[in-house]
Amino acid sequence: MPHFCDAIACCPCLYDDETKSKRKVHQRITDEIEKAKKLARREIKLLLLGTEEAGKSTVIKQMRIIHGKESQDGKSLAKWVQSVREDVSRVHSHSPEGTWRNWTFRWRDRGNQEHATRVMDAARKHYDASAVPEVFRAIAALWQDEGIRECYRRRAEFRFIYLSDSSGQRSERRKWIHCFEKVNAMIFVASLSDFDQELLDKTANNYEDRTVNRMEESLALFNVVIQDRFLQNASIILLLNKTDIFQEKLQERHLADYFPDYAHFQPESQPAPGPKKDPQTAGQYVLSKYMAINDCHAAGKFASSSMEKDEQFMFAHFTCATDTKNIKLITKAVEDRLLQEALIDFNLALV
Ligand SMILES: Nc1nc2c(ncn2[C@@H]2O[C@H](COP(=O)(O)OP(=O)(O)OP(=O)(O)O)[C@@H](O)[C@H]2O)c(=O)[nH]1
Ligand SMILES: [Mg+2]
Repeated sequence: MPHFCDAIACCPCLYDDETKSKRKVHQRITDEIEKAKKLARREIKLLLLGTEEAGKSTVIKQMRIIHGKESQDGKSLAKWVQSVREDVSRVHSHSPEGTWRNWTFRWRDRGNQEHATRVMDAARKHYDASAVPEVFRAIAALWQDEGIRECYRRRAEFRFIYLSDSSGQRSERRKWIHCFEKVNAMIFVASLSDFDQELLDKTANNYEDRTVNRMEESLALFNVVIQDRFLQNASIILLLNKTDIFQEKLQERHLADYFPDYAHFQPESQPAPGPKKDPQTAGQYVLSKYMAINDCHAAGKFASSSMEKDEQFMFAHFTCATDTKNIKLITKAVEDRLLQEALIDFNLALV
């Protein structure tokens, strides 16, 4: 039973004309905002791009978990465990062989040779679920071997481990990029940990002898897609991913050995240029490389659009895609930003 005053307040027939008209306007604005929000939500099209193994699928998986699309019941977890196991088997099946071809590898425990053979055999055969526990025991034993650990630490030296078809993909990019008409935003995933890795450049003459740095490869892809006419009005969301591996690698490797101009990179707050073992400054340096590409093409975009010069085209986040909490925060920031931009398009910016 409503209170007497509430009943009066809710009864429009008791309002004077001015109040009625104000309420009408208010209601119309509220309806418009709701409509615009629904429309914006329904129509936002995202394109996810990045070079091979940058973390695109992992970002999507996390988003599915965050939005409850990925059930975490026993059956689904078993599926994930299985997928992780297959991944680990795949990675380990490369390591010992690579080591033998390129480097004098020494087992700390010679008994582990048998375990290595077991893993390699399993990798060559069709996947056999019943063999998985045994293969996993072998992998666990191998991982205890200091020789394998050293091999892992020096993994960037084994060029062929990273041999992939992605540079073949590169020559085809101009064909497939046009499939993405009218996207509102592009999420570009770039792996920070690529700075010390190479892949064979299959587009080069005598490609057997030519390698390309994987971070350069990612910058080159970014440079191509950002100029695509279908993405001219899209917001660019840059995810600088694998912060955890980046941090770990920088303890042993100097970014300037791979990107010499890092030696001169000195943000305002930094007492000296190009510091070693400093993921913050190194991360800022990588970000600056992407920003430079974006800024270079943004000038053209400003000239051909009605946008103001101070409007930002790109926003960037440092991410660890395997960390659900981190991706949850980033997803929220991205969603807020995209909604805000959609509302600006409707002249309904939130203040
Ligand atoms: N440690 C760590 N591993 C990551 C991170 N992001 C992705 N990975 C791992 O990197 C590998 C490649 O990630 P994916 O998500 O499959 O990469 P992708 O971009 O979808 O790769 P393709 O589909 O081959 O182009 C997987 O083993 C992921 O678990 C991260 O932030 N930290
Ligand atoms: Mg993928």
